[in-house]
Amino acid sequence: MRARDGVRLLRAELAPYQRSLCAVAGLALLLSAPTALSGVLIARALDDGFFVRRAETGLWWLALLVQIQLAGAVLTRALFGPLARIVEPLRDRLVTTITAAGLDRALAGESAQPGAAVRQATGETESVRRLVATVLRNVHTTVSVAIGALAGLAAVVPVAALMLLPGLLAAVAVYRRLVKYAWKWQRKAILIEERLADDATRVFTARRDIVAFAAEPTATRQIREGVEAARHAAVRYARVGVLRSLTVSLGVDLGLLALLVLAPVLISQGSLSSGDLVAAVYYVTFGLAPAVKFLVHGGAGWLVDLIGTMTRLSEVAVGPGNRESPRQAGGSRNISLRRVSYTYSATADPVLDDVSLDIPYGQHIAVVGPSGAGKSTLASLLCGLRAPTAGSIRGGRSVALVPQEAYVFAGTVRENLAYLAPDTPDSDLLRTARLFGLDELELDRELPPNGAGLSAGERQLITLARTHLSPAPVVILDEATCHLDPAAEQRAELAFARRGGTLVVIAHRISSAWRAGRVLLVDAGQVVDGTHSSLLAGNSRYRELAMSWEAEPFDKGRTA
Ligand SMILES: Nc1ncnc2c1ncn2[C@@H]1O[C@H](COP(=O)(O)OP(=O)(O)OP(=O)(O)O)[C@@H](O)[C@H]1O
Repeated sequence: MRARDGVRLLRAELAPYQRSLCAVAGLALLLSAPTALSGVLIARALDDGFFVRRAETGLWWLALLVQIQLAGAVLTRALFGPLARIVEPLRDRLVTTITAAGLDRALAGESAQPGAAVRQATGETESVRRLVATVLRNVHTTVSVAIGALAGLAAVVPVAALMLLPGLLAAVAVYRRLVKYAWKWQRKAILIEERLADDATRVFTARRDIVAFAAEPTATRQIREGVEAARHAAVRYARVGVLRSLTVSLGVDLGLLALLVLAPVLISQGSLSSGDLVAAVYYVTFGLAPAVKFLVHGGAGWLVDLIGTMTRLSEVAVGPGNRESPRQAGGSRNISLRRVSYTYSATADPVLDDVSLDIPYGQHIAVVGPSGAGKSTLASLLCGLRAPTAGSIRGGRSVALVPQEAYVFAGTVRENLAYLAPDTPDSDLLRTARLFGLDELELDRELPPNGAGLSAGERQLITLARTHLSPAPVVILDEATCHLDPAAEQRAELAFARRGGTLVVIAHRISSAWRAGRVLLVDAGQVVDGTHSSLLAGNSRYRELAMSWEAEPFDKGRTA
């Protein structure tokens, strides 16, 4: 995530408006003339008019000054045409790019919440429109006024220009450092806010499950940590404001003070007239000071905001033409772990230690291992419930994890089955219910909270059928069939294997490993990859495990 990407996107989006941008720049140069001339006219009005008691001459110069200021106001009005031609189409172009990229990701199954991402991004696009308009308008005014003031100072009072130069150069040096600092914290603040918005959306949509699994404290802690992180980033960003005030003092006030202190000497030596001194003060207070203030106060903030927002959009707006599409890449539903470690606390040994593996879309995998080896930890990493403490995991979005504790909520059987796919017709609900042996349950039957009155096995079957109906491309069954007899477990696993997509079964019987095309043995922080027969032949730990599990007397129907 680099500022360069944001600047590149901004340049690309502004490229079609070069003519309008040239018009804005040309107007800035033209508008510097009234500022440059104003100081000259003030000096003349004073030195040739009022200070030598020739009021008429003084008034004549002042009348010229008024005319020049009026001409400047007319020129300023001309700015709004080219500005409107830039900012309005810019917003429309950005919204189109971002929505197209969001749809592309959603179609590729890469984004779990494409709507939220696009909503957030279109909000940021509106900020870009406002920021570009503000920055262009203010940069335009500041640049024209600063050029005019510097040109006027150098021409009329070169000695004052020399006194102001060191302070201005110091201000620019401090300003550069401030921009880097502000940039860092502004980026952090944006990312933290986005993560917070995501977390809040996820918690809100999953509130039923959160209550059912008594996970309110975890959800509350997660949101509270996000809010605290956002507050911290905002405070650090705000501190830059204090440093900016210092820069203004350095940049302008010190130079002006030096000029005023030395003015009596310069005037008595004849190297400065009283009118020139007033003109110099005019150039500084109406030209340079506002320019420096804009740069370090509003300008720096707006520029940092604009580049920060564009950098964020450059990540969201990467469209099919600019990146390898997930479909070209073999589908983002592939999951890959690279050097992944997971530790529950700083003092505990890692449950998983430097594990790398690939799970291509469509595989049927059994995960086996002794109790406490880390199978459930692996499952929660695969579905993104936990983040690795080291290494990285790619893919694995839209994963349905079915835990051991079945969750049946108060409502009809229909509502329970269709919870993850609300538009499913009754005929499909019934067909899927039959796959799991739930023929007896009527769709209209009202179930009490937690499925009271149903057996533990029936509750698991309802949860399994609900997941089977969901659109999730990857399903992880974490001992989700532990209350089923071996035959019902086989029927459920086969139903999932035939459903398509990836199936990962955290096994509690050896039969799950027989049925799977691939077996992952989790042991002592490592994952050994193989098949039931290869591990049986070559891994003593797996042999021990297989022997300790009871062999079930039923058909070993395998799936590839
Ligand atoms: N929330 C937690 N905090 C601290 N340690 C944990 C936590 N959850 C699991 N552990 C520890 O991590 C290790 C792996 O646990 P995990 O549940 O992943 O193993 P498992 O192979 O699924 O075990 P089982 O087969 O008994 O379900 C265990 O030593 C466990 O005690």
